[in-house]
Amino acid sequence: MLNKSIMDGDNPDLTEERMKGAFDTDKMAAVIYGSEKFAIRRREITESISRIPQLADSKPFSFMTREEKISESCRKLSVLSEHWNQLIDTNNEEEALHLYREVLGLEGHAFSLHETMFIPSLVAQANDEQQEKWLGRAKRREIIGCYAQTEMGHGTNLRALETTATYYPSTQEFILHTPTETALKWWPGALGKSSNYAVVVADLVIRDTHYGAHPFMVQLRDEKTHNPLPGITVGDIGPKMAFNGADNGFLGFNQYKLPRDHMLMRHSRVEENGTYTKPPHAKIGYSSMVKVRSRMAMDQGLFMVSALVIAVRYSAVRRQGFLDDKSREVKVLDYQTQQHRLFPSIARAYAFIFCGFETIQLYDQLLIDVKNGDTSGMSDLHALTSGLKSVVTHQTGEGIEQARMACGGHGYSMASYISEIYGVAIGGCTYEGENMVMLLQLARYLVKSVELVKTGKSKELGPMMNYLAEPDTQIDLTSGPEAYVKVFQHAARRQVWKATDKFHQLMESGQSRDIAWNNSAVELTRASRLHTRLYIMETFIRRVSSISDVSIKKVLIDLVNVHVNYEVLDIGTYALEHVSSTQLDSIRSQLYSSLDTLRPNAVSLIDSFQISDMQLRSVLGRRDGHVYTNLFEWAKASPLNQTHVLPSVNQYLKPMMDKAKL
Ligand SMILES: CCCCC/C=C\C/C=C\C/C=C\C=C\C(=O)SCCNC(=O)CCNC(=O)[C@H](O)C(C)(C)COP(=O)(O)OP(=O)(O)OC[C@H]1O[C@@H](n2cnc3c(N)ncnc32)[C@H](O)[C@@H]1OP(=O)(O)O
Ligand SMILES: Cc1cc2nc3c(=O)[nH]c(=O)nc-3n(C[C@H](O)[C@H](O)[C@H](O)COP(=O)(O)OP(=O)(O)OC[C@H]3O[C@@H](n4cnc5c(N)ncnc54)[C@H](O)[C@@H]3O)c2cc1C
Repeated sequence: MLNKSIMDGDNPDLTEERMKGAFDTDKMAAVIYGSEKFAIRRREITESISRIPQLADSKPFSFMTREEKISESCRKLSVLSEHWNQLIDTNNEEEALHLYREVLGLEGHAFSLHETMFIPSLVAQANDEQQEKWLGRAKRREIIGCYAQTEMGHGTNLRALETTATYYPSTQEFILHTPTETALKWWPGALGKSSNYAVVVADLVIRDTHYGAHPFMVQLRDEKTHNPLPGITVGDIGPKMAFNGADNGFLGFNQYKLPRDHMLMRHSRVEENGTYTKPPHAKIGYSSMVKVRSRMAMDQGLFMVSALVIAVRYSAVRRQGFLDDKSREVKVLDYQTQQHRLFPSIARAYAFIFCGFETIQLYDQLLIDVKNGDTSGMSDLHALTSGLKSVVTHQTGEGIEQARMACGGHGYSMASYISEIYGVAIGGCTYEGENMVMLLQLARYLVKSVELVKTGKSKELGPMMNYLAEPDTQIDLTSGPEAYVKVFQHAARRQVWKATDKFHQLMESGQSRDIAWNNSAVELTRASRLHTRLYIMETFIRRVSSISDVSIKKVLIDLVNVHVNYEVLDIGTYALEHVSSTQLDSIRSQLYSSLDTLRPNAVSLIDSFQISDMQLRSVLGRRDGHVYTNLFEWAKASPLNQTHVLPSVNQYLKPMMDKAKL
């Protein structure tokens, strides 16, 4: 059986799709998840979870209040604590993240930031003695931590953080203090009610000198009572657009004392007498953010996939309207418009995940290099992940919203669960650096690269930048996906140079560097987007070329074809400098035929991600395709339907109608 999802009793329309798939979905899962070993582990973990009934949702998540969601995830975490070691290798981050996704879904929970930022901050920023003291406790979950950096008044501009950590050599203590209301920490995930520790980022002050943002390990709550410690004000910031299973919080300090060795001192140090040693790279303290950004292509790809699993499966069971055969309505997946809505996003999701694997590995390597004293790769990875997080979050938001619309009316119902996926995923445009700001960080790097070329120092260009020094060449669009890479290179190169020239000209005309930068900013962000999309396309093609299995490679080449045609058309205004409108017409025709080619494999392509029904929480996206019966069952479970007459009817509507009758 090529598609392993086929089961007796499934909706025959979905079974028919799965029979059509031309490749083995387990083999594809191994490609998606980087190795056969991990793909198998994922399935084993999912299978083991399904044998623990207490890990199932106690009622549909969409009907829970915020308090119920938080309580439900804490209940499950306590069940999990009895099973950690038998379910996963606790040292394997990917296994842990898979377990969290399966059991807890995406709405957040008490450990939301513990694995993703708290532990990574200790790994990257704490010295050996500090790791000895806290890392084991954190990994054993004796303590729960979060990452408290953003303040009510400042998230982007870290240099303006107001929370101070002032060192006093006389007591060998720091005093943490929140001088104003805007200095309250605001937003950190799991801070409000769950965490009893936090890595707090504060402005280090020694003898009236401000050394800027540094990380500190801070105990917030008593380990026995969980009450906030004296000098600490902490709480929940209230409901959000989504992600309401998480208690994003606020935090204030009133002259809170902290021992000297609670500053994380792997890279910068404060001696007992107050002597400060600066880090080997000024931005090394920002590494926890780079760590998360390096994961975001993968995580956002998986958010988009969840929405696509729902939309593609539903589109294969939803029948509406007619094509040739007037005796039976067609699956809406057969409409070209539906395919055009969904398939380019499937391609992007695959591309994002392949990029994600690459950037996660780059971060892991950088961590080793930095530990060995080599910080030279930091700028490259910062630039790459800044652009990537911005592009993937934006395109993921677009893809999920299209998936919702592709489900028609039922997509708007929480039964589809797509609005929740959208709400969580779209947060990625903001967290870990607001997208425009991060595009401008990449733009700094691009401008510097052009300056290298202009001054004859092309040999010093960083990875992926050589194309900026190359001349435009004739493009033969019949020569395969590489020709489309060339189109992107031309368009990105032109835009990067154009934006840089504008910036330079404005400075030459007398504008200050900052004003000239601001007046070039829109062009600069465009340059960053094109450069990043080029990287995504190249990575996708490179990964697919490396695959040896013939049937897997064939369908992935079909997917690459959808991707390159769609992407070039999507940047048509930039591409027009290098591609004629007649050529664009021919790309359009190729896109339509590549949608057609992909159609029989659509369901298998999304099944290959092997996302369980438990994780998906979607009536429309059920693996068995039995949508309608379950939609009715789901609606019947609504709290409003637990009584025939609501109290509000008796209290307001009935008296109003009765009065009107008089
Ligand atoms: C975790 C996800 C898993 C699943 C997801 C599920 C649900 C998600 C739910 C919740 C989200 C979870 C967590 C969220 C956490 C957070 O949001 S934590 C807070 C994040 N905050 C930010 O990202 C702040 C953004 N701001 C900054 O990073 C900096 O302020 C900024 C880089 C914008 C500017 O810094 P500044 O110190 O002012 O530097 P300059 O602009 O002057 O630049 C000076 C040079 O330094 C280079 N540089 C900057 N950063 C770095 C770096 N990290 N590494 C290397 N180099 C860096 C910069 O490029 C400049 O170089 P040049 O001078 O041009 O050479
Ligand atoms: C779901 C979620 C979870 C979060 N989790 C955490 C967490 O765990 N820990 C934590 O510390 N923080 C967390 N945050 C906070 C988050 O990191 C910040 O909100 C984010 O970095 C953006 O900063 P800001 O809110 O100050 O936006 P602002 O900077 O105020 O952005 C407002 C507007 O100003 C623009 N802007 C700002 N500066 C510039 C500039 N220099 N150039 C051009 N335009 C600019 C932006 O582009 C944007 O359009 C979380 C946020 C969310 C939404």
